[in-house]
Amino acid sequence: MAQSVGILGQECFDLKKKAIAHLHDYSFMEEIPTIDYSLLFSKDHNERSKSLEHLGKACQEFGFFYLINGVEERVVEGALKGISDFFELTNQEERSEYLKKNSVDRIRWYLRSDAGENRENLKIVTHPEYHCPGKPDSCKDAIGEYLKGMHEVELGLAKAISTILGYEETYIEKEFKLEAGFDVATFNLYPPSLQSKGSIGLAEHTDPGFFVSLIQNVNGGLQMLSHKGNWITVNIPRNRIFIGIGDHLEILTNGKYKSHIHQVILDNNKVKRISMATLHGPSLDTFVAPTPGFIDDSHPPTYRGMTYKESLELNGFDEIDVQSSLIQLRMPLSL
Ligand SMILES: O=C(O)CCC(=O)C(=O)O
Ligand SMILES: [Fe+2]
Repeated sequence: MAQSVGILGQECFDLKKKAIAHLHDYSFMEEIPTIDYSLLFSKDHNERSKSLEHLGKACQEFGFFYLINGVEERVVEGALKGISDFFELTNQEERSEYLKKNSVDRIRWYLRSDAGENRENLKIVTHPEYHCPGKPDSCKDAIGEYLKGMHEVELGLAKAISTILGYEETYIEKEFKLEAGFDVATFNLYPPSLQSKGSIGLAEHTDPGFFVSLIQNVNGGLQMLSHKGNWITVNIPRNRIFIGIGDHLEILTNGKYKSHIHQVILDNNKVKRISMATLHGPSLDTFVAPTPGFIDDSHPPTYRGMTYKESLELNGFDEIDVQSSLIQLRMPLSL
């Protein structure tokens, strides 16, 4: 016989059911904000300050956003075609020419198919010098044009974010020495040609640097862990670029802005997805530590300082691997 759970008991039961459902309910989403890049530099003072305020909220309350009017759609489409051509118009033997050779590789490729990662990945250093495979012909120019546009956007966002944080426009540009900033673009193909072993395309991680920009050919796959603790699927609307705060802006702002954990989930090998994430970083010799302006009695420094190069190599990786060391840079909690 079914037992009555009573009013309170029923409420508890319903809440628990709801909580369990949330764990798997990706439709329970917070909406990712959109920032209009052109308005950040509007001549209309009101319009400009409103959009700067909106960007400040996106950085502090989300840590990631979609950017519109940053790089022309034609240029983004061209870059995605260039990446697709790279994976389609070369064979695996040609691509394996870029397997790890030494710690100063400027182009590096790998193919992984295991429980923790399922992707084919090519990394290229794109700034201060631009490196790109010469084959196929279509690749280098198309991706170069996109990266050139993105570098302008990087300098623009540095100005806008410096202003929001209460500093002069050139603050971040100078602190991170962006003129010689170390940028790495990573081309991803999911699932890899070996097909995936499990559902993880790329395991949970954060990205080092000032910020990461991302474009993709199909929606679905990339999920961000929101400040509320929900996984949000990144469905980039047409004509937008996804931007996420990187570890080193988190360090510089002593945790005011946060670099968010993300992962890539695969759809049973059914959908082929291409993405390009570009990690825009400080110059390798920049010493990054929390800025004194973000430190006071109630906000002691939460991270130790280190050069960008040292932080990229902290866990035994090479510069080009652009692996996070944020956890290791966090100060132990003082009791
Ligand atoms: O492919 C994606 O959507 C994300 C890639 C990524 O997070 C990375 O390369 O760091
Ligand atoms: Fe990432």
